[in-house]
Amino acid sequence: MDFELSTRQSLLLAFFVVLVVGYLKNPSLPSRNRSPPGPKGYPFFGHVFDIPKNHQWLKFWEWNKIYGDIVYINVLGTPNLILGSLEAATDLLETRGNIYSDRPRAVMAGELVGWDRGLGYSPGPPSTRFRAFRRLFHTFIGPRALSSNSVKHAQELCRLRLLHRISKWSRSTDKLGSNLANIVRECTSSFILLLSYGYDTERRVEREIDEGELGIIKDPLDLVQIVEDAMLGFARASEPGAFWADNFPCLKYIPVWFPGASFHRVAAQMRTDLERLYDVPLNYVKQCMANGKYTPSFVSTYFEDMAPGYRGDAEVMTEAEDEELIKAAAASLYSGGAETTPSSMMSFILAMTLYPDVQQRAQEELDRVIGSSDRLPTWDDRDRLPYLEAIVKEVWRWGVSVPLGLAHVAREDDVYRGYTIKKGTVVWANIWSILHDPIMFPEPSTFSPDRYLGSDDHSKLASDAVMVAFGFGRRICPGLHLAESSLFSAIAGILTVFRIEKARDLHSDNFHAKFDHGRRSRRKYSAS
Ligand code: HEM
Repeated sequence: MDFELSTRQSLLLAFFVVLVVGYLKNPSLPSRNRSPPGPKGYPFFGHVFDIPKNHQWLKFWEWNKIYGDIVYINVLGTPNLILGSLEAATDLLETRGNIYSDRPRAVMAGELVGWDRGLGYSPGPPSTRFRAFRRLFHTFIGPRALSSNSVKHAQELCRLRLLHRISKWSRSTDKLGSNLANIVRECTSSFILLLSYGYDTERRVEREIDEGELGIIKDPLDLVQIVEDAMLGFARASEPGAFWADNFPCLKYIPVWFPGASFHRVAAQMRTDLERLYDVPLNYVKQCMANGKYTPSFVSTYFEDMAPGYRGDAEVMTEAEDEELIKAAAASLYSGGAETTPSSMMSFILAMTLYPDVQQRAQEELDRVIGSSDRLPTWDDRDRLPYLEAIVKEVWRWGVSVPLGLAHVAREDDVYRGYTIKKGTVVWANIWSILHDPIMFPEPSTFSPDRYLGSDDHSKLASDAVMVAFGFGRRICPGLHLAESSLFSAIAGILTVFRIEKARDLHSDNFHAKFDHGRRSRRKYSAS
């Protein structure tokens, strides 16, 4: 037999060998342009009509169950990935954090309203501004800062006011749940205002008219309202799909008089609200500092110790840049904390009405630790309150307050599990579905703090996994420690003073939470 090959045959064989060797070295090669699986979409519009207006994470979860833990969808031509497992989210957003640490373009909330001046919409590292923001957050609300007396004092004051207002609410006849939610929101705003600017929304003064009598000046600058207005704009402008300009950025350039350009007027009003949030409290601190009478806060500390010339890196900043940075950092505290912490508090209250046995165990633990003393337990007691700490974890999981996190975006092309992820792909971690994974969290819809308390490996894994509630990698929530200590101390205070029960509303068939003062009723906890 003659085995001699022609030149053409030899070339073909060589090409085939190169392909096989190449594949063995890098199995993703032949699938270079293969996208992850996903539902079939419409031409041009993609899946835009399949995404519901509310509870998008439930639809994404359904897709994850059908197509796997990485699902590809297309929203008006922009590729989107939905990550439905801890493994996929960690691999992409943490391990490959250098590729996935930017945010997608946000035309309405970011560019037209101006929230891109803050941290949430800023590009990720190596941006100097991003690093300066993260460093500021670490300095002011990192784990060390939280043990400072000024933060502890602000937290304690706001907790006592919260307890006082809940107590008043529970004695009133109008017990609408929405009013309770408002109380919780206002107390959170007041706390952030006190920390950021040293501005007390309920300042005690000697009233001039009634000599010597103690009076309270309530929010003279109307800052709570200023925060509320700006945050309303933030929530509306960042709602996915609410404004076409987000999907078609060129719309940003059409003039305001053009038919259909009313979003420009909406954006202008939101921008005015945002500027008031930036300027009014900052001017207040500057004026108080000039008079030499002020409560130490992030802004005053920044001006005293760090500005002028706070260095993001080696770069010296001008006075105007300094001011802009601290204004934007303080405003980012609201955009991050104003909705999330109250939502966790409300989830906790709901859980206590539904799971009285959990509440009773927590109260027994609290009674053992504080005994007959009049003090309220604090964050410093947490080592002796493991059940309470487990309740906090379970609140993060059961009542997920940011179910889809904040979107990340791919800065460059990437290949993962043989799939191509194109530069510009928007990546969503479905935090809700990760925290409802029945293998990691058996019976996921049950509120069960016990799942973290075993001495086995699984309980430890569950304890770690729950922290995905705060996001991933270099964009992980910088308010995590503040949120943890605030929720812990609020829960400890509420459970020390009240018993929460389910009660039927007098005027409807609805249920509401009832706060019973029976516990420790003879004790007095006062705010000063
Ligand atoms: C229940 C409490 C909270 C939860 C569950 C929560 C959750 C999150 C999540 C999921 C992200 C997105 C992370 C990512 O992109 O991967 C985030 C970002 C952020 N959070 Fe929180 N957060 C909470 C409280 C707070 C508080 C109290 C503050 C500030 C006072 C805060 C400030 C921020 C900021 C500024 C960002 C943007 C970070 C960046 O883009 O680099 N958060 N948070």
